Amino acid sequence: MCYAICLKSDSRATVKFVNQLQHWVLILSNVTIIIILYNSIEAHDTLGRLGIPVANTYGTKKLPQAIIIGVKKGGTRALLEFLRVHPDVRALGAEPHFFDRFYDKGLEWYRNLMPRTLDGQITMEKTPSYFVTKETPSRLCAMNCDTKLIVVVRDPVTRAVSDYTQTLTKTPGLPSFRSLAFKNSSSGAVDASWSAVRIGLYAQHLENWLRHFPLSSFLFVSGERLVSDPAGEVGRVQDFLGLKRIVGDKHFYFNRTKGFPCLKKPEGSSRPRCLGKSKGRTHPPIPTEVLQKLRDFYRPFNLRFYQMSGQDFGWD
Ligand SMILES: Nc1ncnc2c1ncn2[C@@H]1O[C@H](COP(=O)(O)OS(=O)(=O)O)[C@@H](OP(=O)(O)O)[C@H]1O
Repeated sequence: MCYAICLKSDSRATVKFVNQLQHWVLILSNVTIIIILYNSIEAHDTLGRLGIPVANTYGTKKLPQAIIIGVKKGGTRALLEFLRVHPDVRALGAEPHFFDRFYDKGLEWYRNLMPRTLDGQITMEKTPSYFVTKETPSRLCAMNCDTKLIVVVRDPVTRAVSDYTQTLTKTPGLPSFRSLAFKNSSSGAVDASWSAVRIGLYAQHLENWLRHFPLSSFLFVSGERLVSDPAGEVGRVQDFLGLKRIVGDKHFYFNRTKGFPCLKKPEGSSRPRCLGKSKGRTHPPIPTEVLQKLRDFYRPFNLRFYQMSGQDFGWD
């Protein structure tokens, strides 16, 4: 049996659709699917992975030279999408989770996931959980200790609420933020084993990374400034990556409905684009005294992180 599917664009929907084919091909192993794609490097690569012959192969797949390693809910998707506007950046759309979940699959598997790049282009990926996974620094250094590491950091209190909001969306009936954040209501001690709290202990995670990488390998991006001044933060990232400052003010506009900066004309599209509904969710109200206790808890860790990174992020 033979199916022909024609896809016309390099849109995210197309890429997502073709990625889904991985599952279908496993189920329909006796079915041949022919896909005609126009202008879709990522989808093209996925077909290659599936063993479906594809004629056009421009560039080569390289291991990433730069990775956005964290932090979860920091603004990592926004940063990656903004960087993708740059003609010399090619990035994997999905999070590969190679160093934390799929390390056993080996470096060739990882390299194969990457988009093809031409000389002078940078290969990138983002997996925010890398920053808090103990094994990741040594594994990443074993791949290449010169990899450039980008960490988008956000006020750990807001980050924790954002993290909680995401879990709440997936798990209605989740206990309250207060009951998860504190060990028990009488002691009021913060439960640092709850992942939403633990991830915000940036100084501790960075300490683990500094055993394997020098501080100069890192760029810390302010999640707050990525919203208030996206061109400024993306400018710093372009400098860090040794790229010409191409992505700038003219690429962004502030979308009042979304409440966030959006791209005027992203890659492969002629229309403006904001991030999806899962980015920029409304947070549930959290009692002020709960937030204050968390702020007090994080203060020494934040100060230590400012000292280690040499940057004051202004959280209080
Ligand atoms: N331009 C733009 N548009 C939408 N959202 C933006 C943008 N810039 C930063 N952010 C903030 O990104 C937060 C989600 O962070 P991540 O993309 O790192 O989340 S994830 O870890 O990949 O799930 C997301 O968190 P929430 O607001 O809590 O949903 C946003 O605050």
